[in-house]
Amino acid sequence: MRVINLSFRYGRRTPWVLSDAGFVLSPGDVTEVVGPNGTGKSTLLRLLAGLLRPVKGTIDERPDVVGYAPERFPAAQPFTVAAYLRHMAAIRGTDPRRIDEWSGRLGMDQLMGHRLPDLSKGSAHKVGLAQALLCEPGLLILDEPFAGLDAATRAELPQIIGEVSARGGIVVVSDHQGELRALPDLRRHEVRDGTIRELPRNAGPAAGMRVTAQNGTAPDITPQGITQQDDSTRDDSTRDGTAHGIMVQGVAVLEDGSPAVTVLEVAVVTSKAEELANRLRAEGHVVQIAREAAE
Ligand SMILES: Nc1ncnc2c1ncn2[C@@H]1O[C@H](COP(=O)(O)OP(=O)(O)OP(=O)(O)O)[C@@H](O)[C@H]1O
Repeated sequence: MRVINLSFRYGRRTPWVLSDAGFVLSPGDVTEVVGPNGTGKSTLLRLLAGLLRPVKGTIDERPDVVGYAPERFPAAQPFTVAAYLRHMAAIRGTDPRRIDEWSGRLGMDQLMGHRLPDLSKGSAHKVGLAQALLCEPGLLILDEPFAGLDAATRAELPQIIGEVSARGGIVVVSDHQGELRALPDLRRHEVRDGTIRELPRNAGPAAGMRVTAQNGTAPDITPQGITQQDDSTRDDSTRDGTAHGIMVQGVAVLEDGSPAVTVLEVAVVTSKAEELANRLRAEGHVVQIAREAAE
């Protein structure tokens, strides 16, 4: 599937969400779409699914059968779970016996007689997953699929995604919680400032020296001041092209609510550590060379 010069905005007078973005996904690829809140991850997923049409550019060679599970399943529909899934199976031309298979696998058997509007958020989310998986998708798109899921289904989902990939399906997942990081060959695409770029596959920091940089002159960072813990790592590149890993350890927030201090832990190859530390100091950051990682 080829995304070519993709640009999108919701209205003529609204800002571009995506601008001239492009990438290619091959059969069997699983990619995690990452990026800051509100940058356009869900928009990209809806474009890939064909639910939104690009304003400019094209998405070529989209697999014929697309399964899409939205971040929030629209539960305000006058059906029971069973009737809804039978209806979806009929629309997609899927053998209705597959409903029982997915109901069992996603732990939904006891929900089948319930009305959609009566479901809890987590249960409604499972119905959204089931309808996306029913049709054996060649392209499976999951928007925050782990949110609100019970532990058993959370554990099952990477396996399900692996199976779709193993039979040649493309899987695109936005996942704040990083639950797929253990999947081998997981690709990662970052949506940021209207562009999409692929992050290096091997997101773990390389052996070398760690540098902790603290930006700004805000008051002390206390544990209470840290409002957001995000242990996700991402690879980045220094301006000279040396790969290093960055871990956001916490964002302290001032009394007026504005994020003022970000603590980053950066892993760089040992030979580049001093140079990077000096450059960050020159830019006004507080830098501490913390420790050498094990080789
Ligand atoms: N239906 C819509 N109409 C107009 N603007 C929208 C619509 N949906 C999203 N937007 C805007 O498009 C931008 C991208 O939103 P989107 O939901 O795609 O981001 P996101 O990265 O998925 O966010 P989050 O991480 O919070 O889920 C935001 O500025 C949002 O306000």
